[in-house]
Amino acid sequence: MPHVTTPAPFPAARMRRMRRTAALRGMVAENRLSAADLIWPIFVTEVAGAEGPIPSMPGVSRLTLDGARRAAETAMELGIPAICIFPHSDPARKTESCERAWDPENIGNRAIRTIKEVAPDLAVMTDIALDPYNINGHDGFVVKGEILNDETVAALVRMALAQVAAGADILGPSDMMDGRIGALRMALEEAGHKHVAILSYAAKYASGFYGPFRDAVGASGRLVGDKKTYQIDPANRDEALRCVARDLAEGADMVMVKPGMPYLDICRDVRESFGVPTFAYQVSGEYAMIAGAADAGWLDRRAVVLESLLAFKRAGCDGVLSYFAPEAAAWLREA
Ligand SMILES: NCC(=O)CCC(=O)O
Repeated sequence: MPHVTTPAPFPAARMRRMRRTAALRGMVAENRLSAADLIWPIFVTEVAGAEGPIPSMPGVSRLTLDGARRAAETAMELGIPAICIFPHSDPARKTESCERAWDPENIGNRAIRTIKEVAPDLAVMTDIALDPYNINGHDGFVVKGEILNDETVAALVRMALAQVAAGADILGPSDMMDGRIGALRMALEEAGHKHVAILSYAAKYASGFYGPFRDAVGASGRLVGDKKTYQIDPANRDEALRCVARDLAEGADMVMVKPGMPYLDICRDVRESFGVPTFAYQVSGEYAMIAGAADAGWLDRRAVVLESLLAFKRAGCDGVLSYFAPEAAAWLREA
């Protein structure tokens, strides 16, 4: 609980005194947002002609490798410390056995190498889940309608080692299989990759807010069923904290709450229960709500974007993955 002192009675206390000017407000601001708080998720495609705007995420585009290179340069210029790569892979090459997930030449791994060439100091984060390469759109192997846990974990380890070989700094397991953090950590140690960080998608909910992301990576029409057998039920709070505790015990360096805005209570809980580096993911549906309302003239884009990102800091997060990252960083530089 924050320490709150009871104010003196009126008129000794007038809360408005310290709100009177920008200078006074700045002096008592409890939280600040900076470019250093942001992680920028980007979509990189290997499909000729698939680059360009994503209709359900107005303002966000799928990038070619060249576009990824330019994004890395932009991130460096703006002081954004990390980029997170999401692959849009060739639909004709998706399979049940997902073997492209650990192919050193898959589009995700090529993007890591491309970014590291131009921006070696930029932290590159990856996504670990089979969905970009899985014909049925699931994060794990599907056999007779069931998502296999342990077999998937073994495949995720192979996927991760290929990402590390390509130059990844931070691994982002988003798959929600049980036991994956421990398996990844052991495999990294055994392979001599002692310094690779894991930012676990520990509290990842089965959310409707991921819709536009699935359009962006070309998974919308493919997903058979839903992800409720492995992602957390939005009704649950204690379960999310158990997942965070478990992932930390297995070797995660940082943890994530996802989605972000509807789950700020969980961000606060994680911060207060564990005091570890805590991130939130302001997901595609959150982006779409704000961008769509701003495009319609119903919200002031700049005000609402910056307010929404600051709210994550107030909730206790160390940082935020947000598609608004470059735009917000540019505004913060002007401010
Ligand atoms: N594993 C990555 C996601 O599921 C992203 C969700 C989103 O932005 O909607």
